[in-house]
Amino acid sequence: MTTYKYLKDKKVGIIGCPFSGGQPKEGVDEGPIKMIEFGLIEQLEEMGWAVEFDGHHKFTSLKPSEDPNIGKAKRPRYVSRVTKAVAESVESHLKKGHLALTLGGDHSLALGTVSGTFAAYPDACLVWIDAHADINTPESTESGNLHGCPVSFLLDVNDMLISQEMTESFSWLKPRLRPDRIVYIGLRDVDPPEKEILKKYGIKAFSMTHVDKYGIGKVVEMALDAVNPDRDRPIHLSFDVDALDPTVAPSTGTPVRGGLTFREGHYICESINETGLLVSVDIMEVNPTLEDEVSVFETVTVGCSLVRCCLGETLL
Ligand SMILES: NC(=[NH2+])NCCC[C@H](N)C(=O)O
Ligand SMILES: [Mn+2]
Ligand SMILES: [Mn+2]
Repeated sequence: MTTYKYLKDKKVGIIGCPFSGGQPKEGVDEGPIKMIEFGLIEQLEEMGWAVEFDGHHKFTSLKPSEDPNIGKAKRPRYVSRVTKAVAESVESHLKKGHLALTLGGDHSLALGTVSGTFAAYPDACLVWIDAHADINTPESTESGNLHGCPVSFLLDVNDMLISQEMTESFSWLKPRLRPDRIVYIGLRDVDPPEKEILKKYGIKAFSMTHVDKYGIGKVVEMALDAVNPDRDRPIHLSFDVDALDPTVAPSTGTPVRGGLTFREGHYICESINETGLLVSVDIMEVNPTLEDEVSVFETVTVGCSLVRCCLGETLL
């Protein structure tokens, strides 16, 4: 049984975020709704967690005329408003000593979740599980989708190329993430400018090639050694389900072949739980309107089982 260094009691606050504004495909807003409908709360209660869930966040979108692009970035003010509210929810759960569990929704929500975590725990580290690095800047992004950009906004560096107008739109956001406190696992679709950014700031990243070469056990150990060498910092785990192979999690907006197996994904969650340092978890990019019924069921259920492993479910 895991003992949790930073939690007051075995209590988890669930932040449901039906939000799709960081990318163009509708339906990802239904991810959190389906995960709750599937019985996630009851599953966690059965595991001995007290669950605090006050219903899903209600986000009202802006008229397109009120929210023109900034550079290439789409819906920046809407994303800002939503992620500010999410940051406040995460921070308040963490400050009560709860674990914060955020269900997305698209990955731009991490602007909120990671901000909230670092507001409550400035010494935290971030473990980002994804096929993508999501570290485009509003200038480097090809797609203009902010779910491909959150990490660049969060980084605490003094030369990140983010325009004045964008900085003002996100005036609430304090970049608190040091480049040596984030590590990636699962990467396999990284844009050329993102590769430059990773190199420039020396950000540790384990691609699927590393998973092939070393195996997932060693990769998780090396990842934690990089951001949490003494195993004493609080951990925020941001899990984009597209890190998993599309055969495992097909219903997601930007699937990429060659991903983590079912067990590799779960192993990451199990071993992060084992540290006892987990304070905040995101499960992002479940889109229950994509692919067929079986795919949707598989994706929603795998989202729920990743959560359970993060919260201490073991095989034996
Ligand atoms: N959270 C995600 N699924 N992100 C996909 C990002 C894809 C691409 N790199 C972009 O910036 O548009
Ligand atoms: Mn992704
Ligand atoms: Mn992502």
